[in-house]
Amino acid sequence: MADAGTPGFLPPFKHFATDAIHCGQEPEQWRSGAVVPPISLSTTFKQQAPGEHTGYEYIRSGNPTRECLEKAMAALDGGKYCLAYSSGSAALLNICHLLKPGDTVISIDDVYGGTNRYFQKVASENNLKVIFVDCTNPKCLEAAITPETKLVWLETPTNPTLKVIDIKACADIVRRHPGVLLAVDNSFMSAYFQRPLSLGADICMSSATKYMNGHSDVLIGLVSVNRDDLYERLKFLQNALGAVPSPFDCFLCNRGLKTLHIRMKLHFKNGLAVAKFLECHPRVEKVIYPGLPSHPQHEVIKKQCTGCPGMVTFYIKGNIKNASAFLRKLKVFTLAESLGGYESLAEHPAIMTHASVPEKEREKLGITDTLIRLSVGLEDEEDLLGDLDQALEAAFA
Ligand SMILES: Cc1ncc(COP(=O)(O)O)c(C=O)c1O
Ligand SMILES: N[C@@H](CCSC[C@H](N)C(=O)O)C(=O)O
Repeated sequence: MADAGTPGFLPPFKHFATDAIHCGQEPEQWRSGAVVPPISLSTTFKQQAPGEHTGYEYIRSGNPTRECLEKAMAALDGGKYCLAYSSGSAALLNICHLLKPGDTVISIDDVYGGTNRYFQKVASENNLKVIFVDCTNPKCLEAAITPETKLVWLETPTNPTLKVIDIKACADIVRRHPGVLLAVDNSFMSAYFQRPLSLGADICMSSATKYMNGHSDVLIGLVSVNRDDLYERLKFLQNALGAVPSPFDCFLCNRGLKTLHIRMKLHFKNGLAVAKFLECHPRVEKVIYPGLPSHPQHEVIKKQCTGCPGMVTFYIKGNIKNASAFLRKLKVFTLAESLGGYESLAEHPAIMTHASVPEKEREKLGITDTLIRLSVGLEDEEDLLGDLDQALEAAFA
């Protein structure tokens, strides 16, 4: 029977699990018939005559294990092509190399701290102009586009304040400006919950370090596209810039994809339970979770996503001391950066993941001393709620 999905949300993408398990993994491609794609470590490949080879020549240019991952991920993103990179940040770098000096990037204002750092401290110093816009109102995006704009960079939901952007509404605006690319960072959603390419994006980027791999043991980035010209240029850049993942990391990430659909359902269930619990807790000021009706863009997320991940952000009552005490008292949640793994993590964005965002901008975005971000994992719900409850009480003792 087909997966019924979550009432009110977009229905699940058809054949998702089958594609995750089989696309690009055909045993017939290996002489041995291996069901699990082998890890191909060879850095070089024998040629029959100079320039005459099997399609593989050198590990950076192409690698069989990497290709298995890229094919599976292209299918999951609903794309024609996927390219893998040594990190999500390397994927961003490659995408920005599609641009030329003098071009302008419009980025969503609340963007991952490392992306913000790259835009403000690296790209801007290398002749790209980057402006930050709150795209929750697509009209603000429309007003910001100029003839110099060549890339619109969205993240939805945003890291860490979980603003949700209407991808299709933004894509409709971008389409009216030929030559402008729309890229969406899909790291928080994963391909199981959101397919930016089908909503009109040109580029879907994931820090697969997060949900796509899902086991907090691989640093890797993935970029999916449909356009042949974009793929050709990105493929060239992938080789020329050289920030490719190791075959072992590709193997692990490819393995992680096989259980993505199961993991995401449980992340959603546990995330929602945590959000509802915190929303009623007397020590909590405010909860931000796009899966809750109280979220300002709840209708957008239901319209464009098949579910909601385990990312929950909240403001604790009190001050930095209470926030810090809460984080120190947690036992099931681990105080650590990153997200999307099977284990629950908690962190303080202002001090940790978003320390690279200038203080004034952090304040404007609501990344304050009392903001806490949770990545709700796959542990038992009662243990997660119990842990949050005891730490919230202890934070005020
Ligand atoms: C939303 C988002 N995009 C991109 C990145 C960068 O990915 P990576 O750590 O794989 O370089 C991160 C975190 O690091 C992130 O949270
Ligand atoms: N200290 C790191 C920050 C890593 S943040 C990892 C992840 N994107 C998250 O949001 O948790 C740095 O300065 O790059």
